Amino acid sequence: MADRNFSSSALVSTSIGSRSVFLGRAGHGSLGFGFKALGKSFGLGRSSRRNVAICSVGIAEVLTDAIKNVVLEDDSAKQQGLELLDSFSRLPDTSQVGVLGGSLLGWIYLTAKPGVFLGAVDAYFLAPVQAVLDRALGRRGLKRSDFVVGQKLGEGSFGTVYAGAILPKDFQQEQGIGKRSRRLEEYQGYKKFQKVTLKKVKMDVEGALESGEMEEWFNYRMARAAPDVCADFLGSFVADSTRGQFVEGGKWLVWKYEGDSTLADFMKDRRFPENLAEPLLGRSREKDPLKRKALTIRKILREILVALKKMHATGIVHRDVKPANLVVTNKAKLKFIDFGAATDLRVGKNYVPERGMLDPDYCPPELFVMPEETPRPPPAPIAALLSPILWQLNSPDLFDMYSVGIIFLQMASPNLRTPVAVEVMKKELSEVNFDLKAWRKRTRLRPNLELLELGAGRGWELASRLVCERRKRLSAAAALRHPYFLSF
Ligand SMILES: Nc1ncnc2c1ncn2[C@@H]1O[C@H](COP(=O)(O)OP(=O)(O)OP(=O)(O)O)[C@@H](O)[C@H]1O
Repeated sequence: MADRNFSSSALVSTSIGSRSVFLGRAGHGSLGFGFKALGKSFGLGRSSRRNVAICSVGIAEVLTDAIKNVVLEDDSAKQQGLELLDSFSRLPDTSQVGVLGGSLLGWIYLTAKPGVFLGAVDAYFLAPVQAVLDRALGRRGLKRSDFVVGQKLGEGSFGTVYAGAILPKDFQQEQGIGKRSRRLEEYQGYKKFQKVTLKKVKMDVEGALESGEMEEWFNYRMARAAPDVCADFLGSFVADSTRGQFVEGGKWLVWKYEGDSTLADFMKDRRFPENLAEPLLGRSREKDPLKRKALTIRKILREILVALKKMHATGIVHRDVKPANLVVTNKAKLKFIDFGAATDLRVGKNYVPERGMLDPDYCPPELFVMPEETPRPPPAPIAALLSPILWQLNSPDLFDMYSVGIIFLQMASPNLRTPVAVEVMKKELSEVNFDLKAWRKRTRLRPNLELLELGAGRGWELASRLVCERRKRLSAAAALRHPYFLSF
């Protein structure tokens, strides 16, 4: 019955401007036939194919009406759209199948991980819009005199990090007392200044400047792709003169102040994970101390995985996942910092095949995100076009997942938190081919893993799917679907 509808020859004449475009049921009918044939090539049954065909005729009619009435204001564009649809409906059925199949496959490829299509939108549209918006909001064009540096928060190999504040405009001229710069507390009303976190890139360490440049690029990229999972980046500046902590020519990166403790700081405390139970769980009704600890760890792990899932979905592998690179904000949210070693495999940014620049304690056994023979990336647009193939073949995101597994084990067992224990564990794991179950039987470290045994040992099962050889490892999305997140 439906098939017969397609052969109806009633033509609809649409007058647009001075020209007429004919588009009729016959045209829609053959479009329906095209979809039917496409359905057949995808192995759909007879009735499903008929439904596909009916739908496609409906879609074509709606589309034509939309073009005619709503979507296109401009008459000439409207006409072109209708002509395109008309010429398509006049194509032989086999060509229609080819065009539809090709478009569908193209669309699947362009939207497959890490997302060539979204990458192009990001690079050619969102990035320039972000630059314009940031300039309007005063986030670009920052300068030394905008800031006052306070206490030191931490130090890594490539940078020293301080708490600080943005000086209100009327204070920016009165910079120093004699040769030294004013301390924050010496400004009147300093408590009301907007607090920031400042990172001074080490000028005398090889690779630090490059790492700083990368960190800046990745912070802008993350601010567009997944702003909620990384510290809120305000921009960068180069110091124009030497005063206090500022050294002329030195590069600084600035974030909104969200907290001064990392997960590493909380884990160093003997009360971990209880010290995070209240901020993370609130006034949970769970009174059993063991279960409360287990729930806290599960919440932390879920936050890390959700953040990584978002990061990986946009083609970024962090490559330095460790407790010291997860800030616990004042609102008890975990956010990633330190993107100096990150790599964007959508465009090949910061991907240097022969260089692994990683923390040995958390780095997976394979050491590299891609096999070592992967060549240097071609220019960004070509790298972007090839990225879905490389991603499918190599699953570079699994690199970060090993580090998550080590953090998970350390959170569960206090005697795996010391640097010595991590080193011993790494050596022992390599002796059993990174089989966590085999390691547990042999290890001298006597880890107390009772928190992972709750809920029929699902936590332990998940840990052994993270700390393992790459081909057995779970992605962030798969780990989040693990039954561990449903148990107890
Ligand atoms: N946005 C931030 N908020 C709070 N603390 C921060 C922030 N950024 C950095 N820190 C603190 O400074 C320390 C060093 O920062 P970071 O890891 O970025 O430096 P790095 O030199 O790149 O380190 P690495 O040696 O790990 O590469 C962090 O471990 C953390 O304690």
